[in-house]
Amino acid sequence: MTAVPETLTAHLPDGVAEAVDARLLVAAEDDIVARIWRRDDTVWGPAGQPEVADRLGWLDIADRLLPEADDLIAFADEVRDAGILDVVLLGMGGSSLAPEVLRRTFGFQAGYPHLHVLDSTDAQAVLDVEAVTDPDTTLYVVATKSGGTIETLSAFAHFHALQPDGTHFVAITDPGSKLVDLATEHGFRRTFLNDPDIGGRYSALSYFGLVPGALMGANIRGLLQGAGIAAAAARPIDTRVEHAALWLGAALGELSARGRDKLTFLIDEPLQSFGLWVEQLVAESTGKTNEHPEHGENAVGILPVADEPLGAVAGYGQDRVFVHLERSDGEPSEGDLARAALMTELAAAGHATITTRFSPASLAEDLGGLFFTAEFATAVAGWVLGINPFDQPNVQEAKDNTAKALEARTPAQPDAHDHELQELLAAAGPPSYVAIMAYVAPSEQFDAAIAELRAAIRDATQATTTFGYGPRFLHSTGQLHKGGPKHGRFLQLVHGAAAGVEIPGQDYDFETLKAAQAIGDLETLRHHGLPAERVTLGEDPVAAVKHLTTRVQGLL
Ligand SMILES: O=P(O)(O)OC[C@H]1O[C@](O)(CO)[C@@H](O)[C@@H]1O
Repeated sequence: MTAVPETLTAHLPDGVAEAVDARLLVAAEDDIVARIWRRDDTVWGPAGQPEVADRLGWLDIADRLLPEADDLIAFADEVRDAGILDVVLLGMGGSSLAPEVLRRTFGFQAGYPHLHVLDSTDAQAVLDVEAVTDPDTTLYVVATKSGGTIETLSAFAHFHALQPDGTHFVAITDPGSKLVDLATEHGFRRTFLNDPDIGGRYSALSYFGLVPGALMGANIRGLLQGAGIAAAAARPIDTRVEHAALWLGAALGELSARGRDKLTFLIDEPLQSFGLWVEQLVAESTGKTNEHPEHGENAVGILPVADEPLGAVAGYGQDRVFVHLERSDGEPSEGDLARAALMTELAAAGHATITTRFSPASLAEDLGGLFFTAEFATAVAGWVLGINPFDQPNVQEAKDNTAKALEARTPAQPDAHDHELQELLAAAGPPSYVAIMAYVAPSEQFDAAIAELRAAIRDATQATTTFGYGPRFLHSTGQLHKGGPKHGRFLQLVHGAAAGVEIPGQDYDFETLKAAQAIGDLETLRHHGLPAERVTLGEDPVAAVKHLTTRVQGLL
């Protein structure tokens, strides 16, 4: 049996280690690592399929952008000198999640602007940003690869009405997108043209992560250097056992093929928000349905599980894999100790556990390395699963249904009755999972209330639980919900925030858009034959979730 790479610690259930070994042999025979680096699209299917060969620019982006770090830092200094105190990033999915991780990981850097990330159409979320920023001292970063994402363009229209001076705007986009024209028309301070061969969820180390990172004063040089080191370690080498990213991708793919497809992240401080980013990477990349010429339709996918409260070992089903991003030094917090203890118990109970470490002393470098390693491992897992990890075919469906609901002003579906909620949740044990999706302004208090609801469902049913804010999750786990195995049971929570928060140029406001997104997604899920219920949250969404938790406890 081959060894686990030395940067990882792993315990795999019986039979899986052998399967990983066999997979690594095939990888060596088929020259997978070298072919990935040669950007050979046949690693993931027939030659010439869309969104593969032109989605591999992330492989060497860190090395290509390192020489530009000085320019990005000089740009950040120019912005500071112009008196900017706040930077508001407007973007979705791959265009917002890496900046959100940088914001939460590094926090406010003295002398630099505060970074805010708006990836919501909730009117309260928009108002929350407005309340803490002054347009005269704010720079708005409009980030969209395609240049056509409705949430991002709506937010741009809203904030441009508050601050019509184009020098308060920066664009990050692909060459030739609609945003390039908008930026020229409105005289943006600068437009960063990203490498178009990089998809959203693989773009953390491109301008999409680096520009906001530089603006908030994060150590972007460290990020790039760390990613460069990880990329060098992922180049083709003779001893395949030391290729951590290959091993990880092979292991996750093989575990998933054996029913251990709930990739549960336990992440130590201060990297906890990494879960948000990796969730999109893994879910949108792997949750796919294949049309196989001989075997017909086959849905595969690895469900990433972030921020689930810790439970007792008995509360976890045999469909889990646990990955711990563990702090290697410094004073461990109570949470860090609890995660380490749980990992030991889980391994002893025969669960699949994998641990990798980071150091607060080299946080930027380690985070850069984690971004790259996760990307490479996901690409490898895509190869193991036999899917294209770079497209997102099912996201469009929900967008189309949103457009229809918006056009027709479709009314919301009725709320779930007790028996419907019970039916949804009581049968949620493995291999099912419960996805909670809340269309509400993000807040720590709401997160805490949701954690209790998740624990209540998991502890009563052994079901894996996930949580996403709408519409953010539509660009993340939304793909896997519809494209992956039909194991999801969906609980949609919708909060009606303030009406009248306008989107200039449109005949609908933010709340109407958000409502249409919720309606469109519920319809799409039901259209796929997936169980999905809706609950409207009353005026106080935190109190409403607490009440729902009590209600659910009574039903299970
Ligand atoms: O950067 P864009 O083009 O606005 O896209 C945002 C997100 O929307 C998606 O295309 C689809 O949900 C994601 O893959 C992407 O990260």
